[in-house]
Amino acid sequence: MMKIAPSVLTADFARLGDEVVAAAKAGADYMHLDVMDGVFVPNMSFGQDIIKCLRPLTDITFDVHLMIVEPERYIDEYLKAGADILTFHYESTERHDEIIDRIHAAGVRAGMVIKPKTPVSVLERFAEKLDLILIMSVEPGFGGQSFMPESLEKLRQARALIEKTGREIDLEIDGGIKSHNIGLVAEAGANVAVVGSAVYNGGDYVENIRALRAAAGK
Ligand SMILES: O=C(CO)[C@H](O)[C@H](O)COP(=O)(O)O
Repeated sequence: MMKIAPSVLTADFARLGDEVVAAAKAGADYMHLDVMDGVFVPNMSFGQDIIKCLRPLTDITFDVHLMIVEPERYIDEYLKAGADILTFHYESTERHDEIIDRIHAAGVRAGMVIKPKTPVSVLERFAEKLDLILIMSVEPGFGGQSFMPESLEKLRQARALIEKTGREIDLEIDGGIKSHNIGLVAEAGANVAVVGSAVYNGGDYVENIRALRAAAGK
């Protein structure tokens, strides 16, 4: 069953709490919270204090995606703020093992994400310890971009890597996911789809999520 993780990046930030609760009530599996620092990516969003305020509003799994430099400086803040899954970029640090271990020591699931130009092979050394692998299918920074079709081969490679470990690791895809391509990413091995515009940009959230699941075909 494909999990749907709405990205709040395209939600109405003036009503952020309501938007998160609405997506959770509409049947979302995870809430994807995009943290951007204006340095690792050319955009800024929000930080740990906003996540801390959102946390009491819903029990939904908070899937926090850090797009920040030196995540090792801030992960304790995000763990305290209520992340259930904390994902950092392979490209953003040299201290991968230490970060994964610190996330696990807090009882939180650890994820690693790669940008479109980073090969899946960099994940091989960490797969045994990861709970989630995130493949970016757009350059990180902005919602509303077009899906990069070369991500499908990366999903297939990442799925093969996950199978080799014999462990249950979420394989998440993020960027440009809509009803017309969610079936393709499901076929290529993704089991979690991050969806911004196709959930939040118009229409009814229940219907948007239902349509995405139906189009995923599993
Ligand atoms: O991480 C992101 C961008 O860095 C967003 O989560 C992603 O782009 C989702 O938005 P959309 O579905 O509109 O592409």
